This record gives sequence, structure tokens and C-alpha cells, in this order.
Amino acid sequence: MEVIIVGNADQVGQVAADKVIENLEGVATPVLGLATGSSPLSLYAELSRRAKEGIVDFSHGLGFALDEYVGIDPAHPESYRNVIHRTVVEPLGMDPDRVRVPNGFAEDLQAAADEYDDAIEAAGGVDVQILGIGSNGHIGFNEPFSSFSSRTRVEILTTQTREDNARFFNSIDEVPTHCMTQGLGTIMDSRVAVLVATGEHKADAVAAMVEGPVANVMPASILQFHPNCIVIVDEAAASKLQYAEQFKAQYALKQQLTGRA
Ligand SMILES: N[C@@H]1[C@@H](O)[C@H](O)[C@@H](COP(=O)(O)O)O[C@@H]1O
Repeated sequence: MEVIIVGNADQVGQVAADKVIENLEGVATPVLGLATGSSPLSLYAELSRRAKEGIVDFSHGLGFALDEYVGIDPAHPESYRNVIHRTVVEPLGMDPDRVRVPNGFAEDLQAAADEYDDAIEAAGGVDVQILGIGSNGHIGFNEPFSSFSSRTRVEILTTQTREDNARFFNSIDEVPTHCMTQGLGTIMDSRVAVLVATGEHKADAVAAMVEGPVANVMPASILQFHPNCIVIVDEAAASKLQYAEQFKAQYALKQQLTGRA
């Protein structure tokens, strides 16, 4: 796990965009794993800027969203289908027909979940998985105690997550109780994982993910076993890391030796 600490959310977006693009070099049909939430917005904005400048082209890429609420009207502005289209597909110039979001409205939810995993596999797997982290350490919607080998499935949202996400709805009662999420096992199959986090409210989760024991009470800690996981955080989200100075020194050294980060 590589940990990069930068000054603010904009810099998180810039460095994360560098990492995404760097890891797609030479990939003919990029397959992106897409996260919702506010954390990756500066990354998407930066990728959008570079796509508009012609530095990168996502028009032929494939996208797989991490998760979706179950039972939410797909036309609801906060369905992840709509959020992904608004914040990623349009700004990055992706082809909407090549970007999939789990179907939380399917009659047979587990069949839809299984089919989603199959589609990821058929695409050759995810090249770069973009991730945020919940304040309770969830990734995707894999809540504490999710199995490390879980695949895409239906999960019950914790009260903490529903409270965190209530800001997108009129009241907490409107926040769905269930979701469909890629599993931790599905996420771990990605070739590269780029996790972004900003703000003090993520500091405990970031410290536990990076420096704590690998335990399913902290689902994101499984990323310590990911073969190529890059964590990019601002100073506030890094504020509880015991080894922050070492991470900074290591990153500075790498920049010095490679000429780029
Ligand atoms: N399911 C999403 C996650 O994929 C996201 O990473 C997390 C953090 O969101 P934010 O970045 O807005 O804090 O919460 C949501 O519940």
C-alpha cells in the first residue's frame, strides 16, 4: 500500500488523476471501477479537465460502478445510476452504454448481482478501481463485518451510513435501507486500486485502514493485501496516521528518484 499525503482536496484530485492515467498507459480498453460520494469529485473533475484537453480519452472505456441503493427509483436524482452519469460519465466523456451500475431495482436481486460479477469478468476485470471510504471504514457499501471474500450482493446499510448519506435526501427516512454492492473480493480483484479521502471526519477510518490490523470490522483494511493499492489523502484525513512523516518522506524520495510521483 502506497500512502500519499497532500495539502488539500484539489491536490488529492490532481495526484489521483496522475495515478489513474499512469496506470492506464498502454491499456487498449480501459476498465474503470467507479465510486460515488464526495471524495472522488476532485479526481473526476481533474480527469474531466484532462479529457477535455485531449490528454486522455475515456470514450472507448468501460465503467463499473461499485454500488447502488436497492429499491430506489432509477430516475431519483440520488440513485447511483444518476449520480455516476452526472459526476463521471458526462464529465469524462464516457459512452453511457459502456458504463454499468448494479441493478437495485431487479426482481431477482441476487441473479442481477451474479450477472454483474460475470460482466466484470467478461470485460477482463477492472484495471483501475477508484474508491472512497466511509467514516465507518466501508468501501463500496461493504459495511463492517463483510466477508473479505464477498462478491456482488445485497447488503443492509448501517444506521451510521444512512445518517452519513441522509444529506443527499430530504430526511433519513428516505435513505434506502438496502444496497447492492460489489464485494470486497470483487474489489480486491482489481489490478490497481486508487482510494481517496479528505477531511478530518475520515481520519480515524484512514488510520485504521492503513495502520490498523486487517480485520473485517474495518472492511477497508483488506486493501493492505491488495497488490497495488494507492491511498491519496489530504492533511486532515491523514491527521491520525502515526507514520505520516515516513509516508511523506517515502513519497518525496520516490519523486526524486523517478522524476515523477
Ligand atoms: N457507497 C458510497 C461509498 O462508495 C463512498 O466511498 C462513501 C464515502 O462517501 P463520501 O466520499 O461522500 O464521504 O460513502 C458512500 O456510502
